[in-house]
Amino acid sequence: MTSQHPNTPGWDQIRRAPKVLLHDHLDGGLRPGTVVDLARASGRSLPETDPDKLALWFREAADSGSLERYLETFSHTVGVMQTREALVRVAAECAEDLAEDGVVYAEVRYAPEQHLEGGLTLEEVVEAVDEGFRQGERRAAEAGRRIRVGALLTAMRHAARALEIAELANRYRDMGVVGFDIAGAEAGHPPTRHLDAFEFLKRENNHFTIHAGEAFGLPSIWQALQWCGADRLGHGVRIVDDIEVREDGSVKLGRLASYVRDKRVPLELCPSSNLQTGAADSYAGHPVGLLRRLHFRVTVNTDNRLMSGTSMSREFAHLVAAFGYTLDDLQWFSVNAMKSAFIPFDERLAMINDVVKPGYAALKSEWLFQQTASTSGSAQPED
Ligand SMILES: O=c1[nH]cnc2c1ncn2[C@H]1C[C@H](O)[C@@H](CO)O1
Ligand SMILES: [Zn+2]
Repeated sequence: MTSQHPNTPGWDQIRRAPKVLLHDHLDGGLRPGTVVDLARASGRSLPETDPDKLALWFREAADSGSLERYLETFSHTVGVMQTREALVRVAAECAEDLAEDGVVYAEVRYAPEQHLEGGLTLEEVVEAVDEGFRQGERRAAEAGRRIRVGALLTAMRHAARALEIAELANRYRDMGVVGFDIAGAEAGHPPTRHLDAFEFLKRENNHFTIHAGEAFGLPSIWQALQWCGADRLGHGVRIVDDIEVREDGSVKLGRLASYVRDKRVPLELCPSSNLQTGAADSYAGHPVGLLRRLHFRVTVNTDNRLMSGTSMSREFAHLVAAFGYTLDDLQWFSVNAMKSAFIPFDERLAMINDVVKPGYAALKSEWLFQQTASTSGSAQPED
């Protein structure tokens, strides 16, 4: 812990704080025990069959320093998500796990084209995942936790199905799908390869984000924004390459970084994932600190909870430890994320005013009450 601020939230407060998640992969967030169960049922082999050992295997295998090697681990999760039952289960558990972690709104993405090996159609995949999310929301509500989960349909950037997936996202727009994305290895696969998909979505007044500025730098961000018209940047962390921090502490933004900040382009930052793929080398050195200080539209995300052994609370706890963030900072990230969500404006506003702000206000007044009731100060976050 580097923070000395008296209002540093503890682990329990971070867990209870209402959190908003815009960048989380369905096939990157399975429970290790579920991977084991589903692999057994479908006769697939895994590197480990004990759930704890498998969880560790994913974390270590994804810890390679290269996005390409990180992505290889997904063959084991995508491999067990090839039936309707498996997709419903994984999606339901995803919604439950996020709710249990205090996430109140999430946009969870997956690539329908990767779930056809068992004979499902693209539509059946989308409908199964949607049913799972709704089941998970209901089970969370029964346990007293409120969450809303929307889907983002991802097209794989090395493949050639982006237009088809964009059309699918548009067809299921009022049925649980809130937008579109492209993912996969970034170097050598520029987003402009999929211009037809983005142009289609723009003509339909639909929303999309693009994985850009993670393994590859400014040209990828520039293309995603200025050629493709992305509403948000998946990661976008390399925008710091266009920011000069001088020795006296003053800062100069290049044209692209200025554009991103001026236009309030949301950055879906994923600190732990960046450490694993080599896009950053420590939490304290992660560009989130600078970008938050410069008032970019920063959001904090998990990317792949299984591969990173993480959760929204854990990402927040790392940032609290590294930068001394307070509940006000965590509220700022959460409101930023809610503002940047792909659901309609009035629904975003209602979430901010009825759920996010009151949740933080309650935590802050609790903290004030504790300060007057005791002199012991606040707890430190776990991990
Ligand atoms: O961080 C990422 N960058 C690029 N692609 C990613 C990342 N995390 C997951 N993916 C890929 C692997 C998944 O199979 C796919 C759809 O969720 O998206
Ligand atoms: Zn991602």
